[in-house]
Amino acid sequence: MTSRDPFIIYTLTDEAPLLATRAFLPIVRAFTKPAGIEVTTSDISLAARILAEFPDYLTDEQRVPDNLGELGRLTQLPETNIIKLPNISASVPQLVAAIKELQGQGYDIPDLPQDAKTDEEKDIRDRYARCLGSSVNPVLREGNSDRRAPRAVKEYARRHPHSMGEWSMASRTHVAHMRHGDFYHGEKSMTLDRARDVKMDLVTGEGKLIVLKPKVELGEGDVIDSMFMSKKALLEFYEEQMEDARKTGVMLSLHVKATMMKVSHPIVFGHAVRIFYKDAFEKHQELFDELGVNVNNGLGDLYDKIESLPSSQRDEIIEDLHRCHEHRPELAMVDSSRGISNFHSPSDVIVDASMPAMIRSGGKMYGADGRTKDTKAVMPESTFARIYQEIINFCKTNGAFDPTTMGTVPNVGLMAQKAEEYGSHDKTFEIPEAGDANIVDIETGEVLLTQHVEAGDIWRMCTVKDAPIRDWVKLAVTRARDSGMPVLFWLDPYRPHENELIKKVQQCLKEHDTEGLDIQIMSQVRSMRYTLERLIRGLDTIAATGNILRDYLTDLFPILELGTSAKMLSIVPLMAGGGLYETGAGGSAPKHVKQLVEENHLRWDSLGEFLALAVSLEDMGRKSGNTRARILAESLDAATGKLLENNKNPSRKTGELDNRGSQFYLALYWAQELAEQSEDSGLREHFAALAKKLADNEDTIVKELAEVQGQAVEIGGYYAPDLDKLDAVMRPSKTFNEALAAAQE
Ligand SMILES: NC(=O)C1=CN([C@@H]2O[C@H](COP(=O)(O)OP(=O)(O)OC[C@H]3O[C@@H](n4cnc5c(N)ncnc54)[C@H](OP(=O)(O)O)[C@@H]3O)[C@@H](O)[C@H]2O)C=CC1
Ligand SMILES: O=C(O)CCC(=O)C(=O)O
Ligand SMILES: [Mg+2]
Repeated sequence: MTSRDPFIIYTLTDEAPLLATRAFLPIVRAFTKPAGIEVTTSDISLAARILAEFPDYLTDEQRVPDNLGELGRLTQLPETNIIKLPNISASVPQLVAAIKELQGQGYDIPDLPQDAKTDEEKDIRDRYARCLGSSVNPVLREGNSDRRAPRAVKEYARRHPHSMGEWSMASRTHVAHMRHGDFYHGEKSMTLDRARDVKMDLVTGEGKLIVLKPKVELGEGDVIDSMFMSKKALLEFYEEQMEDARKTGVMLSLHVKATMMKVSHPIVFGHAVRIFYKDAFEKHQELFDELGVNVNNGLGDLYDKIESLPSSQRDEIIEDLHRCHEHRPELAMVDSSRGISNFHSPSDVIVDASMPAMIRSGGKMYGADGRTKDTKAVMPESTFARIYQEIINFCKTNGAFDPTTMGTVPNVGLMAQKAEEYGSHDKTFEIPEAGDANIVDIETGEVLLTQHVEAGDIWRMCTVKDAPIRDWVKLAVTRARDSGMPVLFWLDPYRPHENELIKKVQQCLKEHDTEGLDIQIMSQVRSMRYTLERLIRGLDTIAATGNILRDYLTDLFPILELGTSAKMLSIVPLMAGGGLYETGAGGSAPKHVKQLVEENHLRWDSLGEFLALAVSLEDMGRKSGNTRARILAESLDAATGKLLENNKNPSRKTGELDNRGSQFYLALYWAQELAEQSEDSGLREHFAALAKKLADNEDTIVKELAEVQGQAVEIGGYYAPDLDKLDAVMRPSKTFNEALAAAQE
């Protein structure tokens, strides 16, 4: 590998990011080729990951390699440079839809087994489980997270503020979380004195031993946690909150992260649906069991399964479901025009994006009548829910934040090597029988942590290794030094896990030069308050957080500051020395694909991708000594600044400049910057020609890009689109395409 030219691996993912990348890659290559930098691609879309699991079901031509596995291996090499676009973290309904689409395209892959019984079915189920939920990021994120709004982006937001809803002191919006019986309350944690192999087992009330996880290898200094969510406490909590919302006449919404917390949160979600529709479930339980209804996959699953029933029976069930609404509160809607509620699919409302969107719009969500309303935001797990109540209180008192004056909150997040909840999926269990849940040293038989659990409780073990914690503290110190901003570690001494982290952070800080730096540790609620007090005064504060708060805060603050987390710079300095450059912090925006297919307008903003590419090139320049990579990085940064200054971002409205037009302007400005630099005459001459061609043809190209809009287009699939069709749609300007092709000759 060392003998070849430096190269960047560009991921191909799903939905809007994939569409945008198909247009952007030819631009990237036109710029990197003259600098001797190769750009390769790696398809890690949900469809490709599914196909990679089933080579034995496919023909030779249909087989695809295990790209994700290969990328995972590459993260361990110091020269690795990956650009990672957001990908679908699939819920079961999304997985089923992707399987169906692939089968329709002639791939003979099996259905997802409903209730796997035979060995073959279990094997199929396990293969699909590897494609489910957040299964890409934990593999690639072999480093901690550094997310921030670059200065140019922040200045743009100050000059062109996005809309913010009004907050009233009379707002009834609030967060409801459990006060006992959740993961937070019974948590136990310890730091390992030495390397140990442990197992997770359950000793039932009758003395039966059930081994749930035969082996977890742990190293010296690793932190482990044991925690459980009581089913009984959860059901009581839901009942209470639903009743409270009904009595007090406030709308109810549920916020979980069933995609990232792919084992525990679908269960938590399913209980909410069953409690809300309790009467209907009691009446039809037997039939639902027969049909294999599983509302952990949303109410949509129930509607799908009853489809096959005779219409009279189906109508009776639907009527019974509707009747439940009479003594339940109004539900927040995902799509009020189509009657799709918060309970329809567990991947529709994802807490990291849904809570900030609600806070940005003055604490309101949509009701069934299409009007926005205050809401009781139910977020069962209290561990992190309290930070949202704190910001809601702050907004009620101080009004909405003002993007033109507010400061910024960058994040340094602990996530490397499957830190904390990221690595808990294979260590999370729905308890079959009451008993003691133990984490046991395999060699000595010593019970390290133990908890009493009941049937239906969700028990999980999280781990975080010592090396990532050290790397995280180092990153926080480096960022404090580079930015001059204070750093706040959001750690709660009352939470056993975080108390263990506090000890480590304090120890690690002693190993760094922190002279003149402002570094503090505060509980999450206090951290939020402290940060907000500064934010409103235009002051900046770095949040150093664990994995879940990394996820939550890197949507929350960017959405308030910039309108979207898509405009964030998101870097993962890999612990082995390489770099993973992500784009923004937000998702893959399914709505954007719909608009493209219906109206041929893509409102997705690729700004995060432009920013990621610049740091990827900068890093390559630094590590490989390739001056041209550095020049490309600097000119790309300048071009991105100009793009913002000239307001050439995609518009939401069909007919106006969209993603493709914005990319054209980036190419024009980038070529102009290169044509103006004096460091490398070869690059200057090369790009002067492209800059001239693009500038001379600006009107024609913009016209060609606008002309195609307004009509439906066909891309041959949602999860596995036809790439030729996609390229044709995403690259409609003949003049632009020719100019890029000529630049590579
Ligand atoms: N790193 C990763 O791989 C991540 C993947 N995901 C996955 O993405 C999917 C959806 O997630 P979620 O974030 O909740 O929802 P969305 O992707 O729908 O994002 C929420 C809203 O943010 C706005 N937005 C996000 N990105 C952009 C962009 N680049 N340009 C313009 N606007 C943008 C859009 O607002 P508007 O509609 O107003 O235009 C969008 O509707 C899920 O499958 C989830 O698993 C989520 C987070 C990270
Ligand atoms: O891994 C995922 O599912 C989503 C991650 C995410 O939302 C983020 O990193 O911000
Ligand atoms: Mg997120």
